[in-house]
Parts: sequence; C-alpha cells; structure tokens
Amino acid sequence: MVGQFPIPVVVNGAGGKMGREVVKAVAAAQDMTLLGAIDRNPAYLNEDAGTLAGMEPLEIPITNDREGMLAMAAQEKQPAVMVDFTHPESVYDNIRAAIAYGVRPVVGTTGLSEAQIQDLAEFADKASMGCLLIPNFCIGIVLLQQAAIAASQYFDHVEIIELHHNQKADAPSGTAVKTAQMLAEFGKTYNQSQVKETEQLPGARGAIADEQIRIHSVRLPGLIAHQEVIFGAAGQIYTLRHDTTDRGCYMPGVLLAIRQVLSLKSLVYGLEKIL
Ligand SMILES: NC(=O)C1=CN([C@@H]2O[C@H](COP(=O)(O)OP(=O)(O)OC[C@H]3O[C@@H](n4cnc5c(N)ncnc54)[C@H](OP(=O)(O)O)[C@@H]3O)[C@@H](O)[C@H]2O)C=CC1
Ligand SMILES: O=C(O)C1=N[C@H](C(=O)O)C[C@H](O)C1
Repeated sequence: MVGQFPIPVVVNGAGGKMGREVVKAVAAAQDMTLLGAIDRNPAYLNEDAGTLAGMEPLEIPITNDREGMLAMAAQEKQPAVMVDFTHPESVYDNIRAAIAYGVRPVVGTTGLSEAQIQDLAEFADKASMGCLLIPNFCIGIVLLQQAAIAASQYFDHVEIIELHHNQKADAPSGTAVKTAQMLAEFGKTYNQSQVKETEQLPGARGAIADEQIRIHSVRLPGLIAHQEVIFGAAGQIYTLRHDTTDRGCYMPGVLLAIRQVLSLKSLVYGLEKIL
C-alpha cells in the first residue's frame, strides 16, 4: 500500500470479459479500492459492478460517463489508476483522457498502432505520468517470449500462429505483434525466401510483421487465447506454445501493474519491463 490509503482504481470496460475479472481481483486486493466502473454497453448501465462480476454487490453502479468518473478519481487523496479493457477503437482516447486528468492508465486493450504508442509515450512524458501498456498480463507469455528470444540466436526461420475466441476485434493479437517485435530487436532478418512464392488465395501466408516474421490468426468459438512460435531449421522443428484456459491467469499481472504504475514517470510497454 502506498502510504496508509488503498490505491483507488477505476475499471473501464467493467462489464466485459476481462473487466469483470478485474473488478473481482481489485475488490479482493487489500491494498486497492474499487472507485468506479465504466462501460459503454447500454446493457450494463447502472448494473452493480460486483453483481455483474458474479460476486456480492459492491454498491458501484456501472456508468458510461468517462469524464465524470475521471474527474472524481482526480479528486482522490492518492493518485488513482484506470485499468482499461475496452476496444481497440476507443483505447487511445481513453488513455489520453486519463493522463489529462492525472489518472494513471494500466492498459490491456490491444490494437494500438506503433504511431499511437509513440504519441502516447510523448504525452505521458510531457505529463511526467506513468502509463503501462501490457499486451499480455500472463507470466507464461513472458516466459514463452524469453524462450523465443533465446532460440532466435540459433534459428533463422520462424513463424507465429495465434489462436483466439471469435469475439476478438483485432488481428493479429497484441501478444503476437509484441513477440515479433521482441524477436526483431536484435536486427536479424528471418525467413529468407527459398523459392518465388505465389499466394493463390491472398493472405494464405499470413501477415508480415517486423523482420519478415509471419503471423497467422485463427478465430474460433471454444478458444480463449493461445500462441505458438515455431522455429524451423534443416531436420528439426522447435515449437513453443502457450494456452490460456481461464482469464484469471491475467490477474496477478494486472494487480502488479496497478501497483507499479504509481512509481513510473513515463510510458512502459510490456509486462517483462516491470517484473
Ligand atoms: N492484455 C491482456 O492480457 C489481455 C488483453 N485483452 C484485450 O482487452 C480488450 C477487451 O477484451 P475483452 O474483455 O475480451 O472484451 P469484451 O468485449 O468482453 O469487453 C469489453 C467491454 O468494454 C466495453 N467498451 C468498449 N469500448 C468502450 C469505451 N469506449 N468505453 C467504455 N466501455 C467500452 C464493451 O462494450 P461493447 O460490448 O458495447 O463493445 C465491453 O463491455 C481487447 O482488446 C483484448 O484484446 C484481453 C485479454 C487479455
Ligand atoms: O482478446 C483477447 O482475448 C486477448 N487479447 C490480447 C492480445 O491481443 O494479445 C491478450 C490475449 O492474447 C487475449
């Protein structure tokens, strides 16, 4: 706990799949207090955030008034945090609004472009405010990425397959994009073409991310979130795979980020940077 007061937390997207998990996790954390819950979906307006999350009522009605909620959070004695699990189309505005009110953003929403991330980094810098962008809060993904970086020293060919539920708005996943960026950081160009390839169906070979790394996105009901990084070399295949079986796996990372963002003065991108 910072000082004697719990950290005030606002959850944006509180009615969604991730938002409900965050409501439960924050309500159970000794060093945090759930200050408010925002969601734009009219089905959740004025619903109690606790009841919606499957717990006892918390007397926190869901509002769609982001500005009003941020203004209230800005009045708290302790610096407040806004956790955002909303939508790729709205997350950029949400982050700018939170920073403008002095509320620290902890962002799980994916789909921000590189230009948007750069712009947000400059905005956070000017305000000397911490802001955490975490495409994946799960420790297993950090371990997979570390193993992939180790393997990349020895393999010159790699492709990524990410598989998600079919309610997901963005493709490729933020996790796959970040994984490709991490593999590209060492300046190596992968996947030198062996033959002249033709796509008989456009998109058959996937999307090309940093340093020619291909990402393939699968969307099916029944999936939650899964990722494979497949390395190939003469006579061998090395496959790394991570499977999410319950969204609760993200919560230790979310709570850690809420605590860490208070001591930051700039934007940080990736869970691995705060572990
Ligand atoms: N970083 C990580 O570890 C993880 C990240 N994610 C990401 O988090 C995001 C949310 O995922 P998920 O919970 O599955 O999505 P859901 O669609 O289940 O929930 C999102 C909720 O936010 C609401 N919403 C959308 N836009 C706004 C807005 N501008 N203001 C307030 N509320 C809004 C939605 O309303 P409506 O229904 O009307 O759209 C919905 O109720 C996605 O980008 C996903 O990729 C998901 C899992 C883990
Ligand atoms: O939409 C999801 O579900 C997920 N989104 C994040 C992403 O785009 O990487 C994290 C995780 O894969 C679940």
